[in-house]
Amino acid sequence: MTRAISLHHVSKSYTRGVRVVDRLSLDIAPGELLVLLGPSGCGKSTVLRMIAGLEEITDGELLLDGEYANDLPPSDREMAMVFQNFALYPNMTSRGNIGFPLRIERPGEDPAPRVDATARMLGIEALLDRYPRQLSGGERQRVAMGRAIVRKPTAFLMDEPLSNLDAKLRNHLRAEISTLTRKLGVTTVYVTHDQAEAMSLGDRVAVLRGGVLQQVGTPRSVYALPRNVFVAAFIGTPRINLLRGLVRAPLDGAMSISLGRQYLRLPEPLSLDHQMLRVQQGREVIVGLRSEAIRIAGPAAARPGEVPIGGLVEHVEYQGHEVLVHFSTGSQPAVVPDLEAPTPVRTLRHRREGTVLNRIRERAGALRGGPTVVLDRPHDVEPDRPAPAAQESRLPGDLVVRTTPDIELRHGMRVPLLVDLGHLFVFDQHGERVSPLPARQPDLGD
Ligand SMILES: Nc1ncnc2c1ncn2[C@@H]1O[C@H](COP(=O)(O)OP(=O)(O)OP(=O)(O)O)[C@@H](O)[C@H]1O
Repeated sequence: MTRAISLHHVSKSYTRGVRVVDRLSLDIAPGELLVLLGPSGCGKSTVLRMIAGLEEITDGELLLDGEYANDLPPSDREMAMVFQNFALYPNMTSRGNIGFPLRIERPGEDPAPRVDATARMLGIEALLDRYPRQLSGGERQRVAMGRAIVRKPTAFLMDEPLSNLDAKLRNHLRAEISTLTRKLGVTTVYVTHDQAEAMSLGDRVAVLRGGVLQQVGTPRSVYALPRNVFVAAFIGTPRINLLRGLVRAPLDGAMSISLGRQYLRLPEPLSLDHQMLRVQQGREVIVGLRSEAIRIAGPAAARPGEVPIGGLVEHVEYQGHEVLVHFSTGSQPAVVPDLEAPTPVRTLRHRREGTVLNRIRERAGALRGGPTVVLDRPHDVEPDRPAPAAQESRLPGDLVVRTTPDIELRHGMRVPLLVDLGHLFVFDQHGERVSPLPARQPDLGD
């Protein structure tokens, strides 16, 4: 049996007045693998522990197969947890560790047949008589998985189970977990701060920030249509280019978005998404360009929907199969400081005049003790004016472009670029996506 898990407006406060999880609502279907993704401290583990019954729910409801379960003891939930640190008993062999939950649950029964079957499924028969200290990290995690599986739980709750392993093993075990949970058809909630892991594993990914759900959807949909600038910046490698822009929509001329010294002229006839940008006229926005939206080529090579800009090569990152080129285009990077920082939500929120990004900026200022980008300046401010953000940005340049290793580029070269406006994201001062239109559904064929 596998479970439907529903959270309805679930909140958690450890300290009065501070919600580390804030009115979270999520419906996880039976057999689904849902990944909870977010930066450190955003409340992922707390959510998992509330589902497991290891943490009390401060507010809201947890439903298991539609039944109210806030007060159900952990053992009655029949869920298995797998942790980052494996949590094996050091004085027991793998056989003892895997069989342990069975010996507790059914003291009179011989656990051996189920332990053997589980070990076969995981390919660890040869490890059954070894102690944890005689196992590698990956082997230990397989044994821990075995211990989770052997009880035939109704759900798996996995808390960064692979983060103690090296990259190669992580990839390998990630594939194993994916295959295994699908084969067993058991509802799985998987916590990670690694977006690549989330994207490759999840049927759906739920992105959390400061205890608040930002977006939930298939990996493809959250990548293709991030709801806000935080999700856009958190998902995707290399990280999306986020630049400060200014919408120019003269009544008698072409619409464009200024990016410091350069501008993107929106092609006519304007698409519906671009038409709707008219309401942002004169306002500062955040332009999001993933690296696949930009290519190195001159204006003559432009395809419909592509517009030219120029870039100065600042840094070339050779990665073997591809090269990441950092360009200076004379624009100002927009900073999303919450990406790595914990931001518990205050329930007694002091709602001041101003935007979300304003608040982000303030927090970042407090965290870093330095200046941060001004994202909601008055309308009449010239966008070309140098801003403090430029000094803050640690990476050279303001635009990262992915290209093939056969193109020879050196620091200081001026290079023509084409921007595909079909892949343009625009976020408003609150960090919400305004283009493509917020109501747009992904048309991805999935
Ligand atoms: N027992 C506790 N008492 C008080 N505060 C806690 C407790 N457990 C967690 N917190 C706080 O709650 C917030 C969320 O913690 P949680 O462990 O859920 O985050 P996380 O997203 O899983 O982080 P990480 O990825 O670093 O494990 C953090 O600010 C943390 O300090």
